[in-house]
Formats: sequence, structure tokens, C-alpha cells
Amino acid sequence: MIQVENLSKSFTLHNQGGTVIPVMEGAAFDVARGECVGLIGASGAGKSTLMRMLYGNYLAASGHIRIGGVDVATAQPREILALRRETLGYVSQFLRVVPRVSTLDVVAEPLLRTGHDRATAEARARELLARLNIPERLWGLSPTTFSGGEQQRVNIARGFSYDYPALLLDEPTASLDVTNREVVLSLIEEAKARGAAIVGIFHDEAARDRVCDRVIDAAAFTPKADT
Ligand SMILES: Nc1ncnc2c1ncn2[C@@H]1O[C@H](COP(=O)(O)OP(=O)(O)OP(=O)(O)O)[C@@H](O)[C@H]1O
Repeated sequence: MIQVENLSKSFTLHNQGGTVIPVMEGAAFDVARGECVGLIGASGAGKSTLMRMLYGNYLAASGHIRIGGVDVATAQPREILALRRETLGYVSQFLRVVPRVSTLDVVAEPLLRTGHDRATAEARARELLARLNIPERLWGLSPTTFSGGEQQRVNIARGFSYDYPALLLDEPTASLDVTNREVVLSLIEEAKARGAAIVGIFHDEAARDRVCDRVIDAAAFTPKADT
């Protein structure tokens, strides 16, 4: 479902004399349907950079990222938007939402924009918000004023409302209590069981061991410094 081939990336620091910093070289791996792969590696190894490239936020210097038939490395912005709507979900660590949109609508939105009717979308949103222990009295409010942990759970509910064939998870259990962590791990297991291909960064090692079928060390793709 996800195929990464010979992927490289460097950053050009335009405000520092155009210095070019190579941060990734020759990254290559596949993720099959129903499989969860954990990205590991020391701080600075390039895990977040790789995730941003998979989601199409960072341009690749060379290589291919094939997700559901689209090469993210060369796709047009319009194709990336369609991919994000229908195929590739991303649960980031922080919730970014439009102010004044209710929590229920934030979670239902991925279903509404893929053609599900409002009743179905809201039913799924309610189910997820209840499972993630967001009190019902908050569902009609915008999540902008919610606590960090509440926002993270709304973000997770939104990421799991529509059944994306591929999912990127950035620290999905960070700052969650034991009960909600368990809910999130179950959601990941259910997504795998329905065939989702998942790439995740998990600093929570026990969580990683439980849901990941294997790990990939980003350090293997860190360019060796010239000496
Ligand atoms: N926008 C950017 N501009 C310049 N350099 C960057 C940029 N983003 C990342 N880097 C560099 O790329 C390298 C990889 O960073 P990245 O954030 O991907 O690492 P990481 O493995 O996710 O680390 P951590 O676990 O600390 O989050 C680092 O050397 C970092 O300084």
C-alpha cells in the first residue's frame, strides 16, 4: 500500500548563506495492507521529516513515495489533496481546527467530505467521542478551548472516523491516561484488522511493541557526514 523508494531530502537554509543540509539518503521500505510499521531512531535521525514527506508536506529531492497509486514525491497539489481526502489519514500530535466548528463536526468531517450522509457521519463521530471519553456536554463546542489531552483525543477521533486505507500516526498515545491509551491502541488494532497500512512514531515502547509488526530505524537513512 505504501512504497518508499530511494528517497532523499536536504534542506537549504536560505537565510544562512544557502547552506544545504542533507538529512535523508536512499530511504526505502514498503508497508503492506494490515501492517503497522514503527519509525525509530535517535532524536534528529529524520523520523518527523520522513512522516512529513509521506504526507506531502515536504518535497523530496529524489525518489518515490507511492501510496494507493499516487506518487506523493511528484504529485500535483490537487492529487495530494484528493489522496488526503480518500486514502491517507494523518493523526498529528496537535489538533489544528477552524474556530467555531463543533467537536462533533470536526470528527464527522472526514466522512462528510467522502460522501457519507450526515446521519452516518454523526453516528460514527458520536461513537468515537464516547469511546475516547470526551464528555457529551463538550460535543457541541469547538475543541479550541479543550485541554491538551482532550484535543489529542478529538484529533484521534477525527483520524479514525473515516476508514483511510493508509494512516500516519505521530505519537498517538503521548500524554494520554491509561484508559484512553488503551482505547487508542484498540483503534489501531481495529484499523489493521480492516486492512489499513500504518506508519507511526511511538516513543511509548510498550505501545510500539504491541501494535507494530516491525520497526524501521530512520538512522539507516541519515546521510553519513563527510570526514
Ligand atoms: N525545516 C527544516 N529546516 C532545516 N533543517 C531541518 C528542518 N526540519 C528538520 N531539519 C533537520 O533534519 C534532521 C532530522 O530532523 P527530524 O525532526 O526529522 O528528526 P526526528 O528523528 O523526528 O527527531 P525527534 O525525535 O527529535 O523529533 C535534523 O538534523 C533537523 O535539524
